[in-house]
This record gives sequence, C-alpha cells and structure tokens, in this order.
Amino acid sequence: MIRAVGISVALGARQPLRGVDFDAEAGQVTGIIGPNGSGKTTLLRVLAGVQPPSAGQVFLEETLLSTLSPSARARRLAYLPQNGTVAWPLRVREVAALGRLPLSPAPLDRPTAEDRTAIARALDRAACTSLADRPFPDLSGGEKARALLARALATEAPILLADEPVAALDPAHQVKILTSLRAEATRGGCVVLVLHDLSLAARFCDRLALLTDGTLAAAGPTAAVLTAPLLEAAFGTGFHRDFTGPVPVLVPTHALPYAKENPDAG
Ligand SMILES: Nc1ncnc2c1ncn2[C@@H]1O[C@H](COP(=O)(O)OP(=O)(O)OP(=O)(O)O)[C@@H](O)[C@H]1O
Repeated sequence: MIRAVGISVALGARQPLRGVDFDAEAGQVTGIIGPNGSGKTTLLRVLAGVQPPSAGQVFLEETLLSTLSPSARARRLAYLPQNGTVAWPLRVREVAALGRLPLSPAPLDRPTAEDRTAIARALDRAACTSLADRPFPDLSGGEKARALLARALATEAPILLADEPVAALDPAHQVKILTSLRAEATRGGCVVLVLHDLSLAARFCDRLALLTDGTLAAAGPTAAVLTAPLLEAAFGTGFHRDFTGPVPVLVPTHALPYAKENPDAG
C-alpha cells in the first residue's frame, strides 16, 4: 500500500538514510526498529511526505506521493510525529476534530454527523474519551500523546504512520493503544509504527524493518527479523529472548564487547 524505493536523505553534511527500500501492506502492522540515530524518524517523515528524499521515490499504491497535493496526501495518510504538540489551548475533543480538516470544511465549529462519529471513535480508540473536555495544555505527557493519536485517527485515513506512539505511555496504555492500532490493521488499515520496545514490536507487529546507520539491515516477518544475530549486530547488546510464553519477551541483557560507544568494553 505504501512503498519506498531507494530512499536517501541528505541533511547538511549528514546522510541519515542511504538507499533504503521499505513497504507496508494494508491489513498489517509494520514496525520500524533500530538504534538511536539509525534513521527511523527520517524514514517515517519521508513516507509521510514531509521530508523530501535526495534520491528515491515513495508510492501510495501506484501513485507517486510527491505528485499529490497536501490535502490529497492528508486524506490518504495520517502522520503522528514524535513529540508533536498543539499551538492553541484547545480541548482534547477539538484537538481530535483537527484531524477532520482534510475532509471537512469546519469540523470544530460545524462538525457534520460523520465528523462527530469519527471524532468519538478516535477518542475511544486512543483511550481519550474521559479526557475529551480537558484543555490540551493541562494534560500529562502520556495524555497529550494519546490526544495527538486521537487527532491522527480522526482522519480515518487508510494509512497511519506513527512515530513512537507509546513511548510516553504507562504499560497498560501501551498495550491498550497497540491493541487498538492492531485493530485498525485488522479493519484493513496500513499501520506503520516506529517502536523502541522490542517485546511490544514482537507482540504487535506483523512485519519489521530494521535500520542501522541509515541503511536497511533486515526486513520481513517479525520473527525473521528479531533473531539474536541480527539484533546483536544492530544494537550491540545481548538479548534475553523468549517467544514461548503467553507474550513474547525480548529484553536487552548486557552490552557486547564490540558494541560501539561502549568505552568500558574489552
Ligand atoms: N535536520 C537535521 N540535520 C542534520 N542531521 C539530522 C537532522 N535530523 C536528523 N539528523 C540526523 O540523522 C540521523 C537519523 O536521525 P533520526 O531522527 O531519523 O533517527 P532515529 O532512528 O529516529 O533516532 P531515535 O531512536 O533517537 O529517535 C541522526 O544522526 C540525526 O542526528
């Protein structure tokens, strides 16, 4: 549904992505994982059309993303950036309503019946219904993250690109929100998530792309990417890996001697 071919990005003297291919299908949750600075956010920004690549192309089905107008693009994909914010002192329900702007002329002042339904549904799916009348600036970090997810979900775009959507959430809300995003995929959505928590990636993603140093180290079904050799090489740490219990467990154990930026290692 969304496909990127040969993506490179140059930012000043740095090249955060070099020749990366990526694709994600409808009906699946696709995770992007990798160490800090490996290019995950940059790739998501390219997929969202907010970071032009210096080489390569992004396609939505057969349409070149760069040929779509911003509003056409916004109807096709919703993008939830990392550390997003809202400039005005809106209530959470109004923040969610902003997600309707690509589809509706005045979703805050004159919401249509369709807007109301989509906003209520998005608030529920982002676990925000009880926050709906709270002013956004008053919320905690995790509550703000959920409100911004509600805004993205309210678009009801077929593709959702979310950068670390659960990083600020408590464990119960992490599971709740990722279950909700899985349900988006089950309903036919194409969900792409940047995740740091590999246990959650193992549990909720169908496929993964593993980035290291701006290149694609591996891509494929989740279990095929979360192997000890690939993870050790990418992250420079050992992992305790148990996929036999009720939920997969994948936690770092100890930095490996050859790990970069590990001055204490032999
Ligand atoms: N505007 C910029 N100018 C120069 N370098 C940049 C810019 N934005 C990002 N970079 C660099 O590009 C590289 C990739 O950054 P990116 O944010 O994509 O990494 P990431 O994998 O999402 O990292 P993290 O896990 O820390 O969020 C980093 O080395 C970063 O310093």
